[in-house]
Amino acid sequence: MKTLKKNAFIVSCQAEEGEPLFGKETMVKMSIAAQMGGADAIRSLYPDVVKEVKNVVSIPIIGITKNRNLKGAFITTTKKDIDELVQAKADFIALDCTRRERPEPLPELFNYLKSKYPNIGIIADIADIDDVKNIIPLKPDYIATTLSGYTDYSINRPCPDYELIREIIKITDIPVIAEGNLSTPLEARKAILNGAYAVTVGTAITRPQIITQRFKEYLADFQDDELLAVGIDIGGTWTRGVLVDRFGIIKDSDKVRTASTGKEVISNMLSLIKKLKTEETHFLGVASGGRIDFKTGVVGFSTGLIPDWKGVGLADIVEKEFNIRPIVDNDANCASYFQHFITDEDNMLMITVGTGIGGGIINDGRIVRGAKGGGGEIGHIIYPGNTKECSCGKVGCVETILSGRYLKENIYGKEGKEVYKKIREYSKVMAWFIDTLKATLDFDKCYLGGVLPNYGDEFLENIKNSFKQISNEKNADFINYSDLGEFAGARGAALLSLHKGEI
Ligand SMILES: CC(=O)N[C@H](C=O)[C@@H](O)[C@H](O)[C@H](O)COP(=O)(O)O
Repeated sequence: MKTLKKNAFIVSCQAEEGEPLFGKETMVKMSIAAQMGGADAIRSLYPDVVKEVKNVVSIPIIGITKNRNLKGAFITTTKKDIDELVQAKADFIALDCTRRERPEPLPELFNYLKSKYPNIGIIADIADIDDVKNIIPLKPDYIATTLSGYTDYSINRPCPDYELIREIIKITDIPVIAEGNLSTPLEARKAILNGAYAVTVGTAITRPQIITQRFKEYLADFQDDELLAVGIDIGGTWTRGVLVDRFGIIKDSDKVRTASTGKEVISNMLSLIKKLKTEETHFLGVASGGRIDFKTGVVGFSTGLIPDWKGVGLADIVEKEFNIRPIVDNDANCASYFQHFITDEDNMLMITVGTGIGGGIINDGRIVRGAKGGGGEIGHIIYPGNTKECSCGKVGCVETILSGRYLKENIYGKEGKEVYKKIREYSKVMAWFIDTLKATLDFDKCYLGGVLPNYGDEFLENIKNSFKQISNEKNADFINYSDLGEFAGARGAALLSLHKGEI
């Protein structure tokens, strides 16, 4: 019997009747292309196709037949199917080994194949672990996960089904071929690393109509228009809104004071969207302070800065009003996204100094959101020795000494010796803060945004000097003001909506 080599990459070149590439000629060309690309074997459908493919490729062929008219099992289910595939010179034959109705009993097919054609390798296509238990006594040469998700009893299995691979290798030494719904090189690699002996990929390589559909679906929200987006940034003091194009260029903007009740904040947000949104705008993004569950668009936790905010389902509210599902993200995440978008920096930290302290972390080009959206909530790191009560309920958060509130109360517009002392203290804490975060994240750039740039270059120099004093890095040039203006968060939210929240 021929064997498949370890970690083999198998390409399934199949088209059934009704599919655009159906026919020997196209499948032969597809198989040649797969071999040219380095495939270690081909999975080929119907004896007449197998025969032609065998003439032009030198790699092994797994032959199958499908009979879609059958109610239950449909991949190579009869002795006649087996005879035809052997005559066509298949090296391996895959049999449907699911627990479904079938024309001929499985043990009979196995016996027939093994006794009549001992040189042909048998692959058992299964859908779940109970199928595997059933066929182990029949001793197939390989087990393939091909039918996971395709029987009524496996419909809810994970996809790709790495879990099934792991389950199989626990109970048998028969090598497993990972097959079914593997769409990317990363997924193929993961299948092998989860224990598969070899991996088969079909649709993602050989069904252009489905590949096209996948692209098209991902781009489906791009309509025949200019790709405009409205972004709203709900901060502790101001609620700002912009209408931008795909480059983040502002077409229109407006702002209102953030209201004192959650209800009013929502009503102001909706009014702002209404005002800025044009007929052609199909993308909406909302940035808000607090912990935002990016997947559901719900505010998970918020300090008292915005009242009655915890639990508000921002995405649902906006969708209900405008019939567009918005992207909802933390305000500092949105601001840092905009900074990343403008500067192309893949490892950066943004500290936004406003009513509170916000943090936006871009790590390897992605926003760090964490499990529940709390990633980057750096203002609530406790500064050693700080006894001030924070609006979040904790004591000692660095926000209580670095926020805009603190600056306003102690530094802004003040004169005299006392102020210099306060500036020195502020710089020292900010330097500690940056150094602590750098030890965790090792970013290339740190941007200070929000109201801080209004304090001028000398203020920034103080922070940099304090950093040089406490850190073993003697260069503080990576610390800069973010000069993207007051609409950075709103622009970031709008752009994120165009990018589906990804970067
Ligand atoms: C369920 C079924 O009929 N599977 C068939 C089995 O031969 C093929 O249509 C699949 O293309 C093949 O298994 C590869 O899987 P994917 O195309 O998902 O990479």
